Amino acid sequence: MYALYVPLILCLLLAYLAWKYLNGCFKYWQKLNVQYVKPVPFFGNSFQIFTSQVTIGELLGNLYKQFDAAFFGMYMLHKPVLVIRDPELIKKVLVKDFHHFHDRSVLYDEQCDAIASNMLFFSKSPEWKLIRYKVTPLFTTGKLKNMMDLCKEVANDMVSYLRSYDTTNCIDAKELGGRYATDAINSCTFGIKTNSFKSDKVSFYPMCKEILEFDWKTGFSQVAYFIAHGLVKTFKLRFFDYQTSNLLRKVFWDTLNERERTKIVRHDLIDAMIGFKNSPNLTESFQFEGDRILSIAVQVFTAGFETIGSTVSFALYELSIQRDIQEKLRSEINSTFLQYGSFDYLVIKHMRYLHMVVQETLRKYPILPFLERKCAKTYSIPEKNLIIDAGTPIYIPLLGLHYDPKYFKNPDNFDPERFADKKVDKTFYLPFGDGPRGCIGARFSLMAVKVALLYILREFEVKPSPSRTPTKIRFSPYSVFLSPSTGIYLKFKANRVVD
Ligand code: HEM
Repeated sequence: MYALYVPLILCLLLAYLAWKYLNGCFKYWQKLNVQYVKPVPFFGNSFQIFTSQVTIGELLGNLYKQFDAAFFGMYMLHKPVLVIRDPELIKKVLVKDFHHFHDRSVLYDEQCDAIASNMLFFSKSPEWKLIRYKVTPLFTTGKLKNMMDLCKEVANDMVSYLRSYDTTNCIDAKELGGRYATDAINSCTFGIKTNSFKSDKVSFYPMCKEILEFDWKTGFSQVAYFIAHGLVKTFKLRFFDYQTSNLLRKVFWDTLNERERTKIVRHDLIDAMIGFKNSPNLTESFQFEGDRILSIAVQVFTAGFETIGSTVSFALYELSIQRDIQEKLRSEINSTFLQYGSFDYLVIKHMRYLHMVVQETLRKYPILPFLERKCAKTYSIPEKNLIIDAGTPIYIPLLGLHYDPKYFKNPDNFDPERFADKKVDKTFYLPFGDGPRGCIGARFSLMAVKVALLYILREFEVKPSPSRTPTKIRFSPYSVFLSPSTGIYLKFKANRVVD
């Protein structure tokens, strides 16, 4: 009898201690007198994320609606996290008091994944500053003008592909956008033609799709890099799996070695990588070599693949449903073409309605739906009676802000007119983030998305299919990006082209 009771009592005691310990972890916000979301044992407020019910971005967006205060607390597992809602406070964190918030809280750990850790997005100061300084010149206005010609070539391939398609069938706009993004990013930044609209046998796209599509396993690891650092370190989780890392290594080193061998200079990302390779160390402790160089290329490639492709597909989806908006945009495209005879960089820049459509697409679908920073040194906000401890992760819920009726009336409606005459307030409209750590590819992405849309809409009318187009887009729970969970099937009917 005694032998039976002892293990039982020990188990109960352990469970009680674990419960006591975990509840103790959840006292942080209460002690600071900050409103917070009621946590559950072990998971804090991240149960829905770990059970793949919602993405981090959606969870933060839902919680945003439950509060009215400038900020609130929550727990990712047992880690206290501060979520900020107030536009003025957001401005302080991202821009004005950047020196307190220069790093993201996402994990940097070369032992677990050297490629991911050294990507600009993950990198920490002081290396971040040096890498950013070197990568920024790749996206100057002069370079963007040349890149636009390359995007136009890819858009031409895309339109030929659509022309050759049986228009009674539907096409997956997500797939179309993915192919366009693959070719545009590879051509503009690495100088390689990846022919995604030609036969899949000669194209790079199926490989990219396979390696960058998220399943529960990669999704779990990637989410853990944001909110469960302990799990990543304990189980040595990789952000990119071995197969992906090896493939990326092969493609980029082959391209770089070939460029060094031929001595061709294109002033693109590959040239910048060669520069890194041959330049002295960035800092005494940080040598730029091996995977650290590769990370720069991988960052640009992975950032561009998902974001540009999805934005094109979300825009086509909304335009297919809102036919009057599609017509208005087509009429701007046709009249601009009649006036200028072609679409060059400055012409596109002045296409007001096209810009409004893309802005509205990124409001409804901010591809990276949350921003995050880490408080580097204790930060005091006396007027809000708050002291943020060093090390606290700070989250900014873009889905909450972009769907707040206080800032955007009838937020579920797709309405480009809301961007008609006023300058956009960047304190609550933040699809590319803001401040020194804002998106480095913003201008390039806007240009690439616009080129794709205008080439498609000039030649094709885009319609939903009653049986195949989703009535509401759902997002993959395995991705930190807003990525459609199913295909977005649309019909592309040839138009009469104005010439
Ligand atoms: C529609 C397309 C895109 C969207 C919506 C987007 C959005 C974002 C957002 C929200 C951030 C975080 C900003 C912050 O924390 O303040 C970011 C960071 C970043 N993006 Fe993009 N992005 C897009 C395309 C691209 C492209 C094409 C590239 C590469 C050429 C790129 C490269 C980066 C990099 C390197 C960072 C990290 C910057 C740093 O930490 O210094 N993005 N992006």
